Amino acid sequence: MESGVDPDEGVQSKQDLPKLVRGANVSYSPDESKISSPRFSRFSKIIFSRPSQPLLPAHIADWTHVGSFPSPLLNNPAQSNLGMYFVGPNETILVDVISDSENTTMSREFFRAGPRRELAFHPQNQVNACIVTCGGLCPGLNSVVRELVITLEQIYNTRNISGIPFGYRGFYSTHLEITRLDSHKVQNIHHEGGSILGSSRGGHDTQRICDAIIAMGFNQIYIIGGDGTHRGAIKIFEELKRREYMAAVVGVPKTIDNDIALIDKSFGFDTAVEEAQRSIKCAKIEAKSAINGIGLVKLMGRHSGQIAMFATLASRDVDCCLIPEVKFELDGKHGLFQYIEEKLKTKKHMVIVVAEGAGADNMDREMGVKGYDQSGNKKLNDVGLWLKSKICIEFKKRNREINLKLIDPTYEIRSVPANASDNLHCSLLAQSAVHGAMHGFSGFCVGLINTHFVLIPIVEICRRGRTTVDVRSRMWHRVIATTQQPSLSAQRNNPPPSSPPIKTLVAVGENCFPTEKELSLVQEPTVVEPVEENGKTNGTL
Ligand SMILES: Nc1ncnc2c1ncn2[C@@H]1O[C@H](COP(=O)(O)OP(=O)(O)O)[C@@H](O)[C@H]1O
Ligand SMILES: O=P(O)(O)OC[C@H]1O[C@](O)(COP(=O)(O)O)[C@@H](O)[C@@H]1O
Ligand SMILES: [Mg+2]
Repeated sequence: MESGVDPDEGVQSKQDLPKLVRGANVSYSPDESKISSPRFSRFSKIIFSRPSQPLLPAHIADWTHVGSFPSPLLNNPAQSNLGMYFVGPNETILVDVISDSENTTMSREFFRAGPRRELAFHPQNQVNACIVTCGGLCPGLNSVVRELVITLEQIYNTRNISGIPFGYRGFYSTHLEITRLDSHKVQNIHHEGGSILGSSRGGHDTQRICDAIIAMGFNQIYIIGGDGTHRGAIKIFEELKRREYMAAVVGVPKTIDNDIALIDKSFGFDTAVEEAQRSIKCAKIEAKSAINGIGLVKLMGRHSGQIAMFATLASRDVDCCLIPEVKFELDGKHGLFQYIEEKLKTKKHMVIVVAEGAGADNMDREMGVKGYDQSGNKKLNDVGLWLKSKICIEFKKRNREINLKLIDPTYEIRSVPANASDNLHCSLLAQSAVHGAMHGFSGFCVGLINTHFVLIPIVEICRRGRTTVDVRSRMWHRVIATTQQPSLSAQRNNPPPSSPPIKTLVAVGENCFPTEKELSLVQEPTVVEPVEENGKTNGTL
């Protein structure tokens, strides 16, 4: 083979790849003479586009004195066998991997997760870790808790691990008991849904949480939760740093709705889609077996229709997928009723999937806003019941027999244990979290980007807000192609605003600690704090 180029593929071999250059946005190929056009070899081009600064998480050495200890993995046989166990200090993962030669852009990059040679904590004598799960349930919470404990105990010989009960309020509520965790206790919990620690909404009191952390001497704080939880986590991180307290604050993003920005997907999402598919299958059977049968399946997703979209694509049995991002009307020649009428005429039955946030504006107009939950999230009217009643009334008016069956598996979907791929995902996230904390990083969360686990400054997650389905994306177009549904609105749907220009994303600063200006960009929902009465908190506890 000609040196460096596979004659069939035109791909440069690894040894000829250029060294990455730091500090510049470089775009070049290693040997232009071997490439037939200036930009392409036969089937590939090699372009490295980098920002000047990868987004480095904060390190506790930035505000307090820390020691330096060798990783116990140095004596681990796996390390000597593989010789490549540790992550290099400069290994990063590029975020923007789709390149368009006409519009060369800079890519953001994050530091790669994994074990590091040097630790900021003496793992055996110094670490006092705690774990908390917040927000709604999601398949895999127990798998993350389990792997955090196992990694802390079995890889790093840490013995002090505590479980905080029922979310943030568990740090300071006197009637909730903090438990000790060890590998024996967590051995089989990944086979169960939910969280052995319990979870809750509301109750974030930064000062009381930080007072409790300091009083109990916790110095590694593992926080598993969604977008709201991470907004809380950044406040804890900021406050502990202000108090010059040595602690690694680490987030593990959880969202069954898959609405956290940047990461490929959240743990639990695959399981949720798999479960949703089962309900769609049942809806299809019900619909097919009745005269003018309609199977209506309500799925989770208050702001983002990801579960509905992926379950629709995976099942391929759906005739109409309604998501919060796409407006729809009921009446008129473009409306849902008309589409149902036509579908029943031609196909004799149909399946409709609706995400819980779809049609929220229509329902709010009719029924008013239901209020807010303890975390400040808007409570939604039940779109399943609303649609069912609207469709039944309409077809009665038309004197047309229909048989509509509503299937609402929302809580079933999130309370099951993680499936195999999510279990693996959870384990790798938890290991990444512990390795990062042991090295001394703080104010970061772990996530999958382009199939690699990375360390993401939490502020990056917070300032980007929630991810929603991009109605201009190829994925949403695939949904339309599968269901064949028309646009159900006479109005054009407003496309979501495009991402901010990449240049502004890399301007966060070296340790990514949020400036006042950046924090002001973080969306703050109104937090409705729970009221404690007679030592008991109202709500779900
Ligand atoms: N802006 C915020 N600041 C501080 N804490 C918050 C904020 N938003 C939510 N939280 C806290 O995070 C926890 C979980 O939030 P929630 O929105 O219910 O779930 P999720 O984290 O899954 O989005 C709650 O205890 C809530 O009080
Ligand atoms: O009944 P709850 O606990 O408010 O949960 C319902 C909500 O939980 C979710 O599954 C996930 O919400 P979070 O990610 O904010 O926890 C939403 O889709 C749903 O609206
Ligand atoms: Mg949320």
